[in-house]
Amino acid sequence: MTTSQPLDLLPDSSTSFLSPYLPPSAPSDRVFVTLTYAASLDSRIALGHGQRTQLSGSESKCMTHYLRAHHDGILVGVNTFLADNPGLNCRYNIAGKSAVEASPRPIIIDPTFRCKIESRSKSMMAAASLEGKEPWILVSAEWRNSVSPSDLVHIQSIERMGARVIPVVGLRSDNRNESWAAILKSLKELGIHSLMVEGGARVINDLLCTAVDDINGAKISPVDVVIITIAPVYLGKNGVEVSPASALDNLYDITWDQFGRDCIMASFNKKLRADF
Ligand SMILES: NC(=O)C1=CN([C@@H]2O[C@H](COP(=O)(O)OP(=O)(O)OC[C@H]3O[C@@H](n4cnc5c(N)ncnc54)[C@H](O)[C@@H]3O)[C@@H](O)[C@H]2O)C=CC1
Ligand SMILES: Nc1nc(O)c(N)c(N[C@@H]2O[C@H](COP(=O)(O)O)[C@@H](O)[C@H]2O)n1
Repeated sequence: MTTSQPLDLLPDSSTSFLSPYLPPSAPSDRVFVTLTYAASLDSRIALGHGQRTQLSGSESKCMTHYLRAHHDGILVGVNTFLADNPGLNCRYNIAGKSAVEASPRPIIIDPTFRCKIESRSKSMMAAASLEGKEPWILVSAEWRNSVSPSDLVHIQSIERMGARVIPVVGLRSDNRNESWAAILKSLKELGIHSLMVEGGARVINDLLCTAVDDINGAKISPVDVVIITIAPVYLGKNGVEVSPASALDNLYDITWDQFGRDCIMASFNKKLRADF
């Protein structure tokens, strides 16, 4: 069982800085997506593939957990799950809410169930000790339809502990637009109205260049808000790089603030994309 200490509270100046960028309290027809991660000065998010790397200082870590408390779901790719064994819960104390209530639903994109999540995974332990919610693993419907007997036993065992393995029609590694449309549609149907996407690099780079259809059929970016922690370190050329496939100039209402030694950039993302 985990017994993690709650994090320090943010000063009012920091919560005021963040408040314009928080998801709206009333759900809309789409999932509100916040893309947030910590990067080095050379735009790396980890020292190397498979290496958990602490970039955020204590103040910006509090900020991340404060953001987690304001979202229904928190999403990572399976490589991040495998590299970091993350808790994906909220350790920021929100008045009047238990740790489970404050925590977002951990969501792992994992088309072929590589994560092999089990009771000792940190996110499962957090849920078992009432410090977080049980994770959902999004797998491709094709994989789920032809699941092996041993994987089926594995799925049944983690589902007995409250986790869910959710087949998503259209979840595929080779078409980001189709994949993200399918992911967000499924999550909306499952009651996730606001989603915080933390990474890793594949997820971030993809999402920045993804377009989905809005209700009128126009191509829009699924990302509403981008919040980036910039840590004053270089991770070097072997680091895992965030750099989308093409140049983007779509951020607006940009604000910067300093949290401890780190800088935080918060901004909105233009929804309408003519260039996809
Ligand atoms: N500094 C930070 O804020 C963060 C750092 N990280 C780091 O990032 C690294 C992992 O990044 P990556 O290797 O790029 O992997 P990733 O975590 O982005 O996972 C990629 C995998 O997820 C699945 N996937 C992702 N998007 C998909 C889609 N649209 N459709 C179908 N499948 C999809 C695929 O299986 C793919 O191989 C780790 O070292 C981790 O520590 C991760 C999150 C935040
Ligand atoms: N905001 C931020 N700063 C860093 O320095 C990081 N390495 C990350 N990583 C993300 O946080 C997850 C770990 O979460 P837990 O503390 O275990 O709950 C990790 O998987 C990345 O998504 N983020």
